[in-house]
Amino acid sequence: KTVAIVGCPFRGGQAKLGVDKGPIHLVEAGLPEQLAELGWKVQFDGHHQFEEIPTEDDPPIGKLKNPRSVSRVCQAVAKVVGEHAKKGQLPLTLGGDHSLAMGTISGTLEKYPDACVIWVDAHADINTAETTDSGNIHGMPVSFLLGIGPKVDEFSWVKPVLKPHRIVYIGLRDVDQGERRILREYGIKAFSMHEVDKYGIGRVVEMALDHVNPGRKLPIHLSFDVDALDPTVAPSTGTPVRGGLTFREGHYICEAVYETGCLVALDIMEVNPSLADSESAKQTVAVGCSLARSALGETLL
Ligand SMILES: N[C@](CCCC[B-](O)(O)O)(CCN1CCCCC1)C(=O)O
Ligand SMILES: [Mn+2]
Ligand SMILES: [Mn+2]
Ligand SMILES: [Mn+2]
Repeated sequence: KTVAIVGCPFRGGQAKLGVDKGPIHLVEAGLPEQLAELGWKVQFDGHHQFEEIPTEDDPPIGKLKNPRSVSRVCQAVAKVVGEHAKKGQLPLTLGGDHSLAMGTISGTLEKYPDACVIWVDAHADINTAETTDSGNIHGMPVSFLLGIGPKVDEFSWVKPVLKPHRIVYIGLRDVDQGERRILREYGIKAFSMHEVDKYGIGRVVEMALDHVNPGRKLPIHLSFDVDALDPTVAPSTGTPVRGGLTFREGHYICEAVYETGCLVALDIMEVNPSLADSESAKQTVAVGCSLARSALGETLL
């Protein structure tokens, strides 16, 4: 089985410098070799070079920042991920900010229209053009994939291919008011850190899978934002929120998803190596690599 590494050095979905350096740090930490060690055939044709749209040519549309750049890059990513998936490979997208998931999940759903999405994150990333307060599109990808909220011409290429009952969240603890309304209105299942505390991660993952993939027959796209982990575990990320998943809880999710045998696509997002001291940056990169390994079959025994 081939894993195709899609390095996406992109930061346009948010304002902080450095998250575009995530992919190169993850690769230089040895992720391709680590996956080969696990028995994967690894395809990595170098990081994608996204030509920058100069800021003066990409003014906000409403509140949305860098809309043309985000749209163009995500469209390119959708194509690349879709191509790898159609070749029967497992696309592993390395971010880069989480707006990229508009592209990765569009690509996955082109090949696997009935795929379900497990979104591991401190945030719901489901703001619409109306509800967003920051205008940072990394807080919005899920709304575009569901086709909810006011239409934004720039993103008309994003088809509403994701259904509300086909996505489940684990790790939420910083959800905006508008997002809470949307989750309720569309009946979207979310296991926040409260449920993780209450039931334990084992039961939460089982309930999450039972919700989106009851017979474990549907393909799974796992989209992992490292800020789902507690900031003591993954400090070097753009929007850290205290009270997150432990190192083991994060890895358990990946191990359990791998065990289903249903994984068809994986995103490791929001590693920003330039946000902390080099020790913390290295720690965060190392966690990104180990999460990917766990989701791709690395076990403890
Ligand atoms: N919901 C936020 C954060 C999005 C994080 C994106 B991710 O998960 O990919 O990292 C936060 C909005 N706002 C920030 C200031 C305080 C009130 C909430 C937003 O900007 O929309
Ligand atoms: Mn996110
Ligand atoms: Mn997040
Ligand atoms: Mn983030």
